[in-house]
Amino acid sequence: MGDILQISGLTKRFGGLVAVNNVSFSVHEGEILAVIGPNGAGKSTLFKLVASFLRPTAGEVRFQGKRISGLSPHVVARMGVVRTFQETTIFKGMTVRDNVIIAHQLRARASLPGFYFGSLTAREDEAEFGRSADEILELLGLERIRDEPALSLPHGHLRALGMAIGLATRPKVLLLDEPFAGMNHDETVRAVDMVRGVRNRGVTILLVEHDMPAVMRISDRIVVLNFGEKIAEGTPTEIRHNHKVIEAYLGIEDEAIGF
Ligand SMILES: Nc1ncnc2c1ncn2[C@@H]1O[C@H](COP(=O)(O)OP(=O)(O)OP(=O)(O)O)[C@@H](O)[C@H]1O
Repeated sequence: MGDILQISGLTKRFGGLVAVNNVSFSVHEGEILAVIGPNGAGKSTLFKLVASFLRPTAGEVRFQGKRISGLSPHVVARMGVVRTFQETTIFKGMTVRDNVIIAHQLRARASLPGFYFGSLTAREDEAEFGRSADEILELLGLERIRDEPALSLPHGHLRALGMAIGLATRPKVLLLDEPFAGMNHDETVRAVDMVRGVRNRGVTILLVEHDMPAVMRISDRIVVLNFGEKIAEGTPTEIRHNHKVIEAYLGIEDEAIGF
């Protein structure tokens, strides 16, 4: 399979601090790739650079061969590289289903006023969005709570709704920022299945995560950062036995790492 994202020489400085230092790797179409590393290694910064929430100091990100670094995040999202939405972008007063329907606007043909004032295109869009929303809710196991207000959802469901909102925009690459954080074992198992289900629909997944057992189970490949630099790249088995990686995590409790 080809490369959907190419990250080349990516560097980000904050004053004197180099948060991401000359990092290069590719993401293959259809894979689940995790970026891991100890606290402060530069994972979040790398993510923001890929989604174009930050401009690199040097280097670039290419999506399907086109440079996306320097474009605004909403343009990059429209092209198909979408970061999962934080809980704050969920409309708490609206139902789960309506939140997903509204998220379809990002790729709507009709203008937003048209959507509300009932043009033909908008009505067609609205019907299609409803069908698509139901399909996404089913994929993520949220169909039973589709008419509940987002306000009343527990943490795990809110996270799944964030993913549903991301999916509504028909991404080609979905960037998941710590998708398993704060979840118990059963919730993590369900969320891992959910992410696999999304990938099986043809969406490439790039994720940042601290939960090592989950990362080891879900990833096709892993990129490891330490002090802003890429120190390893490979399959979960290769990463588990990589000396540089073991050294980088030295001193951290074994259970926390999960190797
Ligand atoms: N906007 C910013 N201004 C200045 N320094 C920053 C900024 N964002 C991040 N940093 C610094 O860059 C380094 C990398 O941070 P980053 O958040 O990318 O690491 P991380 O691997 O995601 O960490 P964690 O696992 O703790 O979330 C850290 O030293 C951090 O303090």
